[in-house]
Amino acid sequence: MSVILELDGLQHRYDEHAVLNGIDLRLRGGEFVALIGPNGSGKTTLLHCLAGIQRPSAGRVLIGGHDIVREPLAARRQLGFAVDPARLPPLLSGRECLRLFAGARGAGEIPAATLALAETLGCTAMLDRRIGQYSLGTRQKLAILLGLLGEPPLLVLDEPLNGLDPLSAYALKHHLQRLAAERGVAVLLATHSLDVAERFINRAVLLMDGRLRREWASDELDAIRADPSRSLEQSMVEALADPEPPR
Ligand SMILES: Nc1ncnc2c1ncn2[C@@H]1O[C@H](COP(=O)(O)OP(=O)(O)OP(=O)(O)O)[C@@H](O)[C@H]1O
Repeated sequence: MSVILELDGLQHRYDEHAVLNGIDLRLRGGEFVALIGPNGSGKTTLLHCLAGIQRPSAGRVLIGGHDIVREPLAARRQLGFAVDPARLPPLLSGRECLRLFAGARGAGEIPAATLALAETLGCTAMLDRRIGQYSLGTRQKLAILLGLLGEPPLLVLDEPLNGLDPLSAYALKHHLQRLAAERGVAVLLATHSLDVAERFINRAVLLMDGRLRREWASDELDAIRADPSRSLEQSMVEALADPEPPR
């Protein structure tokens, strides 16, 4: 599968505070990758640089070969990004919001796959209510539906399981896994849920002190899964205590 996301020497600072100090990362179609790291390590900042919400201080982000800063429209066409649920417009209904996004993606109607996912996540009945009336979990579900709408080749999700009930979380994990395995979609997921990372993904990268300090490739994850005495959680704790040199 071809490379859909390329980060080269990505740096970001907030005034004097350097958060990302040179991130190199490539994602190919079909990969399901977890971005893990301690609180404040810069996961959200990295995803925001990737989505063009924050402008990198240095380095570049290419999505489908398009630079997110120089060619934002072409790059965003390849990207599905689940926005912060707190930023959804409270006066619109979920269905109105989905229609707007569908229009922006060049679809006349809300795609059937989106409505089917809404059904799977148990939020169809809420779609005609105003977003301002939604619970946290329902907002999160709408943000996910918007991010996945139109099945772009790269999906980027920041803690998408936050606030989801166990049934919905289970359905979403399997849905993402299927999109990667069967449809060749690349998924980058920032998460603290290491059990999810361990069971569903095929690569994990650890962000720490502004660098990607450790990577678990799919064969290492397979070995962890096969050995009941090992876990990604334990492996991450070890990596945090004694990180490998930055990649
Ligand atoms: N808008 C901002 N202005 C200044 N500093 C910021 C801003 N947003 C984030 N930071 C700082 O950048 C650092 C990285 O934050 P970020 O939210 O990217 O981390 P994170 O890994 O996503 O954290 P968490 O796991 O807690 O969600 C933190 O020190 C944070 O305080």
